Amino acid sequence: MSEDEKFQEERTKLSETLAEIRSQIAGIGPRYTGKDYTEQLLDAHRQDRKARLEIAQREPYFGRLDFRERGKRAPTPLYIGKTGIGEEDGTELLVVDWRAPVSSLFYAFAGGDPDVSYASPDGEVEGTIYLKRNLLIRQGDLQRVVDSYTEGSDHGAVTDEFLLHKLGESKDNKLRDIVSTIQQEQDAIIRTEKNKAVFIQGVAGSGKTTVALHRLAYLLYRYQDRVRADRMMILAPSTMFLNYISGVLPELGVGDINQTTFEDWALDQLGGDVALRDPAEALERWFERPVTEADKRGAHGRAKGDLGFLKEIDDALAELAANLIPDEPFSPDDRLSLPAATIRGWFSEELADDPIMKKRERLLNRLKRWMEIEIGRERWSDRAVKTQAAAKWKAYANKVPSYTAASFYAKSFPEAVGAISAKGAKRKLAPFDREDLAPLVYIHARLYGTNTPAYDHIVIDEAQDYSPVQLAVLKERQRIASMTVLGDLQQGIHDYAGVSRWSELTDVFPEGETAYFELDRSYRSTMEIIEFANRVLAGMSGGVKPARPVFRSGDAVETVRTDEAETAGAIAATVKAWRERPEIQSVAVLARTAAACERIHEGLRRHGIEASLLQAKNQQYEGGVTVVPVYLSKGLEFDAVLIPDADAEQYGSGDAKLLYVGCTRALHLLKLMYRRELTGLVREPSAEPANGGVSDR
Ligand SMILES: Nc1ncnc2c1ncn2[C@@H]1O[C@H](COP(=O)(O)OP(=O)(O)OP(=O)(O)O)[C@@H](O)[C@H]1O
Repeated sequence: MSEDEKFQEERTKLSETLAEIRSQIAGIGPRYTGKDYTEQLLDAHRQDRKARLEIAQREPYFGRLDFRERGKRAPTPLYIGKTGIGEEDGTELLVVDWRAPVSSLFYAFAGGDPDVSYASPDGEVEGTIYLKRNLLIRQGDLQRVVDSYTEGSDHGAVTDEFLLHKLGESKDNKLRDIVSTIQQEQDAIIRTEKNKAVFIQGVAGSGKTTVALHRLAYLLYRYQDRVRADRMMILAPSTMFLNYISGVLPELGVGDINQTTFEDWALDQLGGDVALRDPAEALERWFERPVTEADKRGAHGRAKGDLGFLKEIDDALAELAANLIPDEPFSPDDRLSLPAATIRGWFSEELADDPIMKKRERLLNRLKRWMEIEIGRERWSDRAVKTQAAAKWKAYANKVPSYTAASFYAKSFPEAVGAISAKGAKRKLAPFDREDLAPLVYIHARLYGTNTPAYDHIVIDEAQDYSPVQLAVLKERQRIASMTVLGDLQQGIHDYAGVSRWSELTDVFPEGETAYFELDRSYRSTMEIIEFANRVLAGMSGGVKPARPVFRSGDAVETVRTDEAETAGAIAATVKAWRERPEIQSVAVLARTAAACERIHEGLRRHGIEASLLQAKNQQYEGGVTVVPVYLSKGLEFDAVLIPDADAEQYGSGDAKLLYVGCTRALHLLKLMYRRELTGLVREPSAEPANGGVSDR
């Protein structure tokens, strides 16, 4: 079949499919506005379907797989799209959902032996592939048809042609879905069974975030009866990042998933009991000056994140529970007394499973009831007796200490909290650090319990910055461990709190409950950029894994020396030149410090370039030209990246990870400027190695 005939065949098929979709949308009709509950539920389903059909109308499918099941006479063409579409009368499946078992063949088959099999709910299905075709459809219009496999031929490399086409596109301020080009190693992660804590170590740009979001969509499809979107949670490093990824799930037809940062989640759990020190301050404190290895080791966040700390907390809580009840009887009246031993018995045995402060409350209520019953029985109806008894009860209650998570933490671990300022007679708790939050949530759960339902699935992005305690606290909120935990140790720049080996986090789970994957292929950047970034890491000790580029070549990475006086002009000239290139939509200038960013932002303005300035306090990423401290750029990507201060004095031997993060934000263009001496981190490979190791799993 000629290319033209192929195109024509697909165009006809597309018009038929679009006509069917349009007719189904028209058949759904307007919203139900009545009060009947059953009708409301049915209508919600109909509207949900309508929304999915409307998305499908733009791009009903992206792939075609001709597959002949063993025992059948002819192959069936399967069109694979973001949502499954059946004919209205239910006779034929027009489009197969990308998450359906059979679709795994489309992603897993990269040429070679066409006799394949896939796991269906009814067992293994065997058969033969005759054709694998990629189709690019935009707004209902067929634009490209690329065969990556036809019967008898094997030109696997063509698959890459379609992928390259996708990767070569420019990016705006939002991450996108990748359903049409999910790669085999990514598909394996997406389809991992639900009841596992899946750990993904992936180099920058390997698609970790994207894969995790697709996995959520997969789990919702595959385990429809067991998981619900509103019981899933995504934890991302910042609200800016949440905004950046916000387009992917709706595009995959998924809504209602809780998306938050660990800080906000923890503060919500603590119910307003805790004030947090401005995280912007903490970030600036850490990143705005050179950090020594001793700083990293000694950072208080490390100790607070260690599982041993939970043991200390458990001991302190056990002591609290053991000594909560005062060693004295409760005597509401001279004639009435309840021995301390009886009260202790009530507290520790009868209400054993409750959180400590709930037990306290129930115990005091029980004492009150006991007192009232006893007084009633003896007919001491005298008002004075009752008033005095109530006062005695109150006095007793005051001797049974009551704590919030914060006050208990501060009392038990004053050295961890640091500054507790005394204000008059009342001690006031100073704001807490981010690292205090997980211990506080842990304590709160033991004092007061939790009132959120268990999570069906939790995604943790940038997990290398999490501590074992944070993970343990999240794990407690699940009945069965089901998580996607992703990160890159090579980008672990928050050394004051994160982990240096994945085993620190996997150890939180019992053996057999985790799965571990590594992604070493980077899809974001050109070969030139990846090779350059690999060099930055090459000097680090430990199991550094260089990224493998996809064969996508672009401009060479530039390192340019500028004079102090001409730097602002040079930055502006570069940005201007890049903006004139039609394929460059987003440009970032990534400086080492927030103060430098402010100066650069001002310099760009003077040169007539509109740019937005991202700071720890102002995190709204809009696309276009952005000036942002490199430590805040993690997770984001830009068509072109300029690092304006790649001097040896800015990036010392301990800053390899930070510079690596900066370089790997670029898709197509990367340039480094310096004034005196270029940082040793990017010298030719033969140069002496730098310090600051990354350890392997
Ligand atoms: N299979 C794929 N097909 C097309 N594009 C892909 C694929 N996998 C990843 N990408 C693209 O590569 C880029 C990087 O993806 P993503 O941000 O998810 O990576 P990451 O591993 O989380 O990166 P980082 O660690 O740097 O934050 C995105 O633009 C994404 O769309």
